Parts: sequence; structure tokens; C-alpha cells
Amino acid sequence: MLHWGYDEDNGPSHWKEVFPIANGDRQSPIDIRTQDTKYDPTLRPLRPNYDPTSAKVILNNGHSTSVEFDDTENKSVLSGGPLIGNYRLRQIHFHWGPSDDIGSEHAVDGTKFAAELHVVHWNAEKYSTFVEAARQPDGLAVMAVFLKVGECNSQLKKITDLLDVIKVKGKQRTFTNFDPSWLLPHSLDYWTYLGSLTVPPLLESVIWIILREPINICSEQLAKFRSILCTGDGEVACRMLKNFRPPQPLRGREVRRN
Ligand SMILES: NS(=O)(=O)c1nnc(N(Cc2cn(-c3ccccc3)nn2)Cc2cn([C@@H]3O[C@H](CO)[C@@H](O)[C@H](O)[C@H]3O)nn2)s1
Ligand SMILES: [Zn+2]
Repeated sequence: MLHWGYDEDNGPSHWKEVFPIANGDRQSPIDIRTQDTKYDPTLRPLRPNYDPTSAKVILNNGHSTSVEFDDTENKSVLSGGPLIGNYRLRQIHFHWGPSDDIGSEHAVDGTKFAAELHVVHWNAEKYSTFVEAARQPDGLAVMAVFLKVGECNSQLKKITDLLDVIKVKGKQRTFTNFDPSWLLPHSLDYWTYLGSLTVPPLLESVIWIILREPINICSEQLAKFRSILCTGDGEVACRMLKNFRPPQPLRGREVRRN
């Protein structure tokens, strides 16, 4: 298989050929059956505490567009919720689809949203690097926010307005004074379950925290995501029309809610 992607010949159905953990028993994303979620009174409120100056660059890594943060110290952390201690903010990125009716990775009672924001953190209290944490069952915490088609999102505009500058794979641009909290909905109520990265190497190291309230995005902003390229300079251009992995088997896992 050539490099992994989301096309017919290198997409999610092929990933197991190179990453056998794709058939593991704590893979992500999942379809959240709300009737089967279990209220857990021990779950605490989520406490995001981000410093906007820790935002560094906006990047096209060929699979998504991300904002990378300075994670050399505990400047921006997530605590509370199901987490023990502080998880350090590493990056945010998005998943979307070829049309406004699909694009999210997680689903709720079989319903998908237009897109999904992931806020990626790592357990810097227990592990010394992100990559080491990515290999541990409690190494990563990813907060997911659903994006619902509606009014344009003024905070998201700060990102979508720059996408034409980082159109090709590998391009990045200075991007600071940005706080991911500005993208969060009013309610921080959530579902949580144990899962994996949804991109190769699909490591089973993620504590997933899915916010129950979506934020809005308009069609024009979604179209801008679809205009960036999964190819670099000099390659035959391929537009990043979709970058979501479909829901994976629950394998008996419990989904809790606060
Ligand atoms: N939807 S999600 O599960 O929340 C995520 N989607 N993208 C994410 N990134 C952060 C990240 C880095 N790594 C990682 C893991 C092990 C070794 C090195 C890096 N995992 N997540 C963006 C991202 C992913 N990667 C992966 O880096 C690997 C090593 O360079 C490379 O072999 C893979 O092809 C590439 O996917 N780099 N940056 S988390
Ligand atoms: Zn993601």
C-alpha cells in the first residue's frame, strides 16, 4: 500500500494491512448509542485552561489542517472530566467530508455531523514526550466537538481564512494568539470512553471526551476545508475532500456521561 490516506486504494479499509491494530478492541471513532451511555456521578467538570500565546503555527500535514501549540511546558492544559492530573495541549485539527451531511468521525445514534474538531492533549505528568505518551493506555486525551451546518463561525474564520495560504501539503504559517476555548460550545457536558487515534498509527492510547453540544460552521467555511490539498508542490494535485475514519466496533466498551 502506498502512503495511507482516504482514497479507495489507501483509505481506512486498507489501513489494517500496515497497522494491524486497526482491528483492535479499543479503536476509534465509534457511533455513540445514547440509550446505552451510563451516567457516572464520579465524573468531574471539564477544566480547559489554555494560554493563547502557546499557539505557534497553522499547518497542512497532508491529512488535515492543524494548529500546533508549544507543549514544552504546562502553559495550556486540560484537567477534570475523567482525567487524572493535567494533560498538556499539543494541537487541534479537523475532520470533514465531501458534502455537508457527512464529515464527522464519531456519530450519535447513527447521525453524523458536517465536521469534527479534535483538541489533542498528552499526559506530560507521567511521560516525557508526546510520542512516548502516544504508546500508553492513558497517554493521550482528545476532546472532540461536533460542527453542525448553520451560521458562519467567527472564531473558525481565523483558521478558514488562512487555508489558501497553506494550500499544499507541508505548508505552515505562523499562527498565534489563539485559544481553542474560543471554539467550545456553551455547555461542556460530555460523553467519555477509551479508544485510539483515528489516524495511523491508530495507537490505543486515547481517553476520548466528546462534547454533547455542537458548534456551528457554515457551508462556505466547509468548502474552504475541502479546497486544501493532500499533495505537495510538484505532485499531481489532490483535494482533501474527506479525512474521516468510519465508526469502529465498540467491542463491549462502556460510554459514560457526566
Ligand atoms: N484524529 S486523532 O486521533 O485525534 C489525531 N489525528 N492526528 C493527530 N496528530 C498528532 C499525532 C502524532 N502522532 C504520532 C504517533 C506516533 C508517532 C509519531 C506521531 N499521533 N498523533 C497529527 C499527526 C499524526 N501523525 C502521525 O505521525 C506518524 C509519525 O510521524 C506518521 O507515521 C503517521 O503517518 C502520522 O499520522 N503525525 N502528526 S492525532
Ligand atoms: Zn482527529
